[in-house]
Amino acid sequence: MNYNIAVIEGDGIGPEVVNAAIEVLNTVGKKYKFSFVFKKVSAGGNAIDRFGTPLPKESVQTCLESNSVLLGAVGGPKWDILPGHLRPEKALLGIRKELELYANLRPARLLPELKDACPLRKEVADAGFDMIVVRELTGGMYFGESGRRDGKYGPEAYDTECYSALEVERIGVTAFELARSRGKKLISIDKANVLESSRLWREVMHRLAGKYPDVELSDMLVDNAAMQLVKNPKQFDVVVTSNIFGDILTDEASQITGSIGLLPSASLGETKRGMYEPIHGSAPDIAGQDKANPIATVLSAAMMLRLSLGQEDAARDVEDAVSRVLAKGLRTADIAAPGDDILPCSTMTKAILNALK
Ligand SMILES: NC(=O)C1=CN([C@@H]2O[C@H](COP(=O)(O)OP(=O)(O)OC[C@H]3O[C@@H](n4cnc5c(N)ncnc54)[C@H](O)[C@@H]3O)[C@@H](O)[C@H]2O)C=CC1
Ligand SMILES: CC(C)CC(=O)C(=O)O
Ligand SMILES: [Mg+2]
Repeated sequence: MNYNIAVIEGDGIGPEVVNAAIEVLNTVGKKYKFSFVFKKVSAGGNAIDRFGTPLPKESVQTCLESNSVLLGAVGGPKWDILPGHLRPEKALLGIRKELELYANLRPARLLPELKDACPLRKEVADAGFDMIVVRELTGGMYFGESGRRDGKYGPEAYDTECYSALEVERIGVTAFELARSRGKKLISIDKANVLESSRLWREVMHRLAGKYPDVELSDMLVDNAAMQLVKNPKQFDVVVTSNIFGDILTDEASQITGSIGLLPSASLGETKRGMYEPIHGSAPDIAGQDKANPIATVLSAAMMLRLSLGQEDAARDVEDAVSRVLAKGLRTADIAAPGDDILPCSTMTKAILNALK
């Protein structure tokens, strides 16, 4: 079996962490007798520099022709002065939309090996948690009408949150199905006490609940959810929420697992093709210094093996290799405790490769 993977290294630490994931995929492929052809395509800040546009058409085409897409991260201060439609982040939003990847799965689990890296109270960390956020990815505020205009008090700017019942329903089905396969508990997070779009969200989720009598659905307002996440993360199993709320809450969820450098994600639509990327950004503050934690991207590659390529054994092997490396006490800077030796990204990657063989 040979898989075609489109690779968007992106900007900042993107190339460093993607390189780690490619090495891991090649190694696990050899072990399980499949192989990869990686086709690098340009998107984000580097595409602006080279082609004058964040998302060249050819890049989208290569992604559409691939079995899946592996992405690092895009963006950085160099491009922050550009107008919204020319920013690197538009590439990410554009590719998600073009590939119709409306469901973003972001698992956040406190690995037993990393209890000490969890900033929460000891008894909360000891209790552990294992949740998965199902974030709507192609609608809501990031895709709503926006602009600038003259207002009553001079120039003003606006962004709008809009969801169709259909968009809510399809992400709801993803979440209910996932909840059915796990602990049969689904928490839908919204701001229905204020936002009309959240009230529609809630109506649709409750209508769907009728079709999933075995799944217990409850609602939670997003401000409370942000607080509950650090008070008692164990209460969450499957969570479903909008694009913007999911974006923000998963950065919070990542830090209670130890670091944003640990959390992977899968973006899926109706086909097997997915896009796999760490939840973090391009980390300009550590870019090019071999300091990044590659684990989020390596675990994203494991999600690709499982969800798009059907290679469950290989996926589990990669996840186990990461756990073994962490159990040995190997740490990049973001998860190191005072006094720990700090490994560069490349050394952490080698350790994972060795653990895989
Ligand atoms: N998926 C994507 O392409 C995303 C892109 N961005 C873009 O990235 C740029 C930087 O955004 P920030 O808000 O600084 O978020 P960020 O996630 O890039 O960084 C936040 C903090 O986490 C640290 N960090 C992130 N990933 C890490 C890793 N693998 N290992 C160790 N430490 C890590 C960074 O060093 C920084 O201190 C912006 O241009 C933003 O738009 C932000 C989020 C997602
Ligand atoms: C451009 C942003 C929407 C990227 C981001 O922060 C994310 O998807 O987590
Ligand atoms: Mg984000």
